[in-house]
Amino acid sequence: MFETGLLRGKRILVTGGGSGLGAAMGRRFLALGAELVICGRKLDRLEATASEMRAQSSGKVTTIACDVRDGVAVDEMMDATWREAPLDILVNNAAATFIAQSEHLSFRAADAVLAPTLHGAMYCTLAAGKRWIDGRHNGVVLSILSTSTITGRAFTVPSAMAKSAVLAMTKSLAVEWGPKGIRTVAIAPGPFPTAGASGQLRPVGRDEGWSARNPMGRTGEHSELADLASFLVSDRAGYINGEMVVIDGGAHLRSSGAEDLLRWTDAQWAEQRAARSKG
Ligand SMILES: CCCCCCC/C=C/C(=O)SCCNC(=O)CCNC(=O)[C@H](O)C(C)(C)COP(=O)(O)OP(=O)(O)OC[C@H]1O[C@@H](n2cnc3c(N)ncnc32)[C@H](O)[C@@H]1OP(=O)(O)O
Ligand SMILES: NC(=O)C1=CN([C@@H]2O[C@H](COP(=O)(O)OP(=O)(O)OC[C@H]3O[C@@H](n4cnc5c(N)ncnc54)[C@H](OP(=O)(O)O)[C@@H]3O)[C@@H](O)[C@H]2O)C=CC1
Repeated sequence: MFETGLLRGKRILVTGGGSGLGAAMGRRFLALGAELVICGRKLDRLEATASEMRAQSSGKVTTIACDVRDGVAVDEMMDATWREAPLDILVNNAAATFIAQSEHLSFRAADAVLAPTLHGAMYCTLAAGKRWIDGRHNGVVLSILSTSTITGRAFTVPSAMAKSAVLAMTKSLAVEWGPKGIRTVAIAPGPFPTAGASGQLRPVGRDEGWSARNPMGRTGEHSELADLASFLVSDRAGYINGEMVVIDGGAHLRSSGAEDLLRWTDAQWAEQRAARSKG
């Protein structure tokens, strides 16, 4: 789809790049000539993903274990990265969510989602941004959000709040940091099957599949999201700033994606609480 070398010379950090959509974007960035850094909490998974990537591409892949909820760890990751060379692009992809009735959420449960999804994205953005500004280096921040930023979403309220806050960051920094050579952009994916999303959001018992409710009759292909991300972080999108692009087959125009859960019984919710996934 794109010219070979679209991302040649670009050094890109993808948070949560060891799995799911983060890994899909990473593979595409490498294929387009970028150098890749992926981070996450589980180093073994990062290493396994990096090995697969290295087998498929001659591009350089570095792994860093980092919990983005920890600002000190984020600063250390950025220092380690910058020691080699400045990043050009940050992709805020790491996040957490689960379905739950909000009245059953403990404060710790709310924080379990807000901390990686909101604070993690903010820490990474601030840490990269200050280094770009200090070094007079241009940069791009791409944040992976959700259509809940448009519709809201019942039963995943902390995630909807966190993603909306990161959209506010994207728009605000577009104005504040645009003059300093930093673009901030976002993608709102609809349903893209991944182990993480399936584990947290689609337990057995939801009555309709994501495909059935989608105007296109299907879920998204990882390559479709990776293509959009590649364009948005590339210099070809150099005049796109502060925008969020939706990629969901039109699903949010029909439903927020949570309405089937309004019909769940107390017994189904109790079962869901008991069977929660550890992601
Ligand atoms: C429908 C149309 C489109 C869909 C769009 C969807 C938009 C967003 C999608 C995604 O983000 S998909 C990616 C999902 N991937 C992940 O979540 C991976 C990362 N996940 C994790 O890190 C963990 O699974 C977690 C979510 C942080 C939970 O980890 P863990 O269980 O280890 O947390 P604890 O520290 O043990 O617990 C903290 C606190 O949270 C409560 N809790 C955890 N899970 C649930 C749950 N499923 N339901 C209710 N409460 C939960 C847990 O009980 C703890 O609270 P306390 O009991 O101590 O009060
Ligand atoms: N799949 C979908 O349908 C949709 C996904 N999205 C968004 O897309 C992005 C990717 O989701 P998806 O690929 O499905 O999910 P995954 O669960 O596969 O990916 C989440 C990644 O984030 C990492 N992560 C989680 N917590 C932390 C943390 N505290 N510090 C560092 N890394 C962390 C995980 O690695 P580790 O466990 O090793 O830390 C994992 O690699 C997320 O932002 C999600 O909200 C949005 C809408 C729909």
